[in-house]
Parts: sequence; C-alpha cells; structure tokens
Amino acid sequence: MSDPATAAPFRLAISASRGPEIEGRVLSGRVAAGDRLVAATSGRTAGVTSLRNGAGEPLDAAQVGDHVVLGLDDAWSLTPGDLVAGADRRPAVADQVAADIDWRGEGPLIPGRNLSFTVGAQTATGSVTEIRHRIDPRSGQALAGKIVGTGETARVNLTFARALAFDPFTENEATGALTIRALSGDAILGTGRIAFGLRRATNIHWQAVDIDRAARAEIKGQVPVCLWFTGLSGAGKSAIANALERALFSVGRHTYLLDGDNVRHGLNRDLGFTEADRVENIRRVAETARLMLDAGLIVLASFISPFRADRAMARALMGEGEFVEIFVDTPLAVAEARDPKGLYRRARAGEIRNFTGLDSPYEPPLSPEIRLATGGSTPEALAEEVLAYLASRGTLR
Ligand SMILES: Nc1ncnc2c1ncn2[C@@H]1O[C@H](COP(=O)(O)OS(=O)(=O)O)[C@@H](OP(=O)(O)O)[C@H]1O
Ligand SMILES: Nc1ncnc2c1ncn2[C@@H]1O[C@H](COP(=O)(O)OP(=O)(O)O)[C@@H](O)[C@H]1O
Repeated sequence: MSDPATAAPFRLAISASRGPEIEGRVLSGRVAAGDRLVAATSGRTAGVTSLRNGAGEPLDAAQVGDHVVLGLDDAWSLTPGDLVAGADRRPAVADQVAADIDWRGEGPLIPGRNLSFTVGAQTATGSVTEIRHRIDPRSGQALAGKIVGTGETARVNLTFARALAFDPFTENEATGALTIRALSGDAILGTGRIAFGLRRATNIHWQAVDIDRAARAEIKGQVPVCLWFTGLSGAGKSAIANALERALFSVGRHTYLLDGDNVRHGLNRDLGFTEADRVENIRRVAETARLMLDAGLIVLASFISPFRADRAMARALMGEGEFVEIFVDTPLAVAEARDPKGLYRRARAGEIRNFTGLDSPYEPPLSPEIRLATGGSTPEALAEEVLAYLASRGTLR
C-alpha cells in the first residue's frame, strides 16, 4: 500500500536555481531520477537526471519534507518560491481564485485593499475583489452578509498581481493553503484555503493565454477587415468612408479611419506627390492598416492610391479576404467640377505640379471587390452598398 503523503502529486518549493540544477523543499509527493517535471507558471518541462540531499550526498528518491538538489536535462530560470511539479499531475495556475478566509485583521476585511498573499512558497500582492458570503464556523453553512469582522470566516474572490500555482486545498493542503499579511510588516492578518481558480487559465500553461490577433478580434466581437477606398481627388472617398464609419460605429463596431489628408499632416508629413513619395505614402499606410487589423479593428483607408502596383502591395500585406478594394468611380470632369479645395483650378493654372488626373496618372482598379458609381447617389447610400457587400460575405455578423 502506498503512503498517502507520497501518493500525493509531487510539489517542490524552489529555494535556489542554478542553470540545470534546482534546489528546494518537497511539499508533497515523491521524486526520483527519470521523472518528468514542470515549472508550474512557465509550463516548461524537463527530466530529472540526479538527486542529492542538502549535504551533497546522492539520493535514489526524495519525499515530502526533504530538502533536495535536483539535476535536470534542461536549464530553467526560476526564482525562489516558484513551484515545480510532476509533469503528469500539474497544479492549477491562475491570477484569480475563490478561497475561504479566516480573517484576523484588527478591523473588518476591506475589498480592494492591497495585501500580501503567500501560497505554498510563492508571494504576490493581491486583494479581495468580492466577498461572496460569510461562513458559519460550526455548521460550515453560508451566512448572509458581506461584512467580515475579526474572527469571522468568508468565501471570497481574490485577485493576484501575477498568476500563482496552486492545488485546491481539499486536494493538497501544502499547496492550497494561503496566508495573508499587510504589505509592510509580518503580522498575519488571515489564513485561507483555495477552493478553485476563477479563470479559464486554470490548468493550462500560462503561455496558452498569450493575447493574439484572434483574441483581440474576438473580444471586440468582429471580423477585422481593411476597406480601401481609391479614386481621384474629389471623387467622394472621404465622404463615403465617413458615412460608412458612422454606420459601423452606430452598430457597435470598433473602427479607425485613415485618411490621406490627415495622415499627411503627421506620420507622412515628410512626403509630397512625386511618384516615389506616393509609393512610400501607401507603403506606410498599408503597414499601419495591417497593425490595426492585428489589433482587431475594422480599418477604413481613404487614399487616392493611384498606382495598381501599390494597391497590390497593400493587398499582399494582409490576409486572404482582409483587403477590400473599393473603387470610388467618379469621372474626372465631375471631380473637377466639385473642386471643393480649389486644387484642380490651381493645378490647371500651373500652381500645383503632379496633380492626379492632370499631369500625374490614375490607374483605375481592374477587378475591385466593390465599384461605387457615384453619379446621383449620396455618400450614405453608397456606404449602404459597402455594408450590403460585407453582410453578404459574412464579415458583419
Ligand atoms: N498633386 C496632388 N495630387 C493629388 N492630390 C493632392 C496633390 N496635392 C495635394 N493633394 C491633396 O492630397 C490629397 C491626396 O493625398 P493621398 O495621400 O490620398 O494621395 S496618394 O494616395 O499618395 O496619391 C488629396 O486629397 P483628396 O482630395 O481627399 O483625395 C488632395 O487634397
Ligand atoms: N456622392 C456624392 N454626391 C455628391 N457630392 C459628393 C458625393 N461624395 C462627395 N461629394 C462632395 O464632393 C466633394 C469631395 O468629396 P471628398 O469625400 O472630399 O472626396 P475625396 O476624399 O475623394 O477627395 C465634397 O465637397 C463632397 O461633399
């Protein structure tokens, strides 16, 4: 029959670590050469190659209460207090837990106040985020009331400044017990027993909750997409993009409008309208739009972007289906007649060089996702056409 103390999962509280050698106290279970271990909060694993006791003498195995020096087949970087465990029975890792607290502080337990929490040999700043209910010390039943005075016990939610490794107290007292102190001073304000982790992060490696582009999009509840408006100066790009952004915003979408005039006052203020400068203008804007897609946004880009090659470059930077080319198809005569900034007039007068459509080319898209024939339609109606396209391909759920 196995001894219950050593049948418990292996847990080691680290006191020192030197490359592939780690040293600490066995909190529960047993370890022998050949076992696979995991550094609980990083999730890195390694095999045990040798065991020694505190005096440097070789050991066959070490068990609960022993001080042990383990040689590993990989070098870890650990700090004192970290928890190492058997890789086959890993502890939970979470920065939020539910726990039962026996409060011994002088005044009542105050949610939100920063305190120091010790779990196993790990210490972290944290606080009580919620008092769930008080607990009757005799019956263990829940009691109504959210005020916890000295000598009382309560089920609370805790949050720690970093993820800690633990086991539920009912499964492992050594790694499920916690001690509460003030941030300064050693006086113990309370003790407690962790019931369970509160985050999905529990029981999985910490790396598994790294924030990626899918997570950023998911929290916004949308499919990121870049809506790229191209057309002559005065074609109506900005007016349609603005109407579209208003419509998207009003249904709770997270958007960002990149507009030629605005970007040229900041990020691209060093650029003019020679062909080389326009190429660089579009390159920087496309890279910016790509970062914004990564952030989970719906990006509206409104640039003349007169050259096919540059629009193709922008498309290639983004994922399949993420670049939607929208040709704002307004004839030169109409755009020139509008001339809201008087630029065509000045260009015709020779005051502005390299003006698109006059002495600088505009290459219309050959197969844009959307072509907006602007004659006779308002910017709002044209924005509706784009919304209908996005809805039809499932981008707007
Ligand atoms: N030479 C010349 N040619 C075209 N446009 C000119 C020029 N000089 C200044 N402007 C103003 O700059 C705006 C176009 O900037 P973009 O960044 O969209 O141009 S580009 O994509 O790099 O071609 C454009 O704004 P929109 O009218 O909104 O398109 C003009 O106001
Ligand atoms: N569909 C439209 N019908 C009529 N006028 C429009 C339309 N779209 C834009 N305009 C007007 O044309 C001018 C140029 O529009 P703007 O959106 O600034 O074009 P761009 O951004 O392509 O240079 C503005 O005065 C705007 O009010």
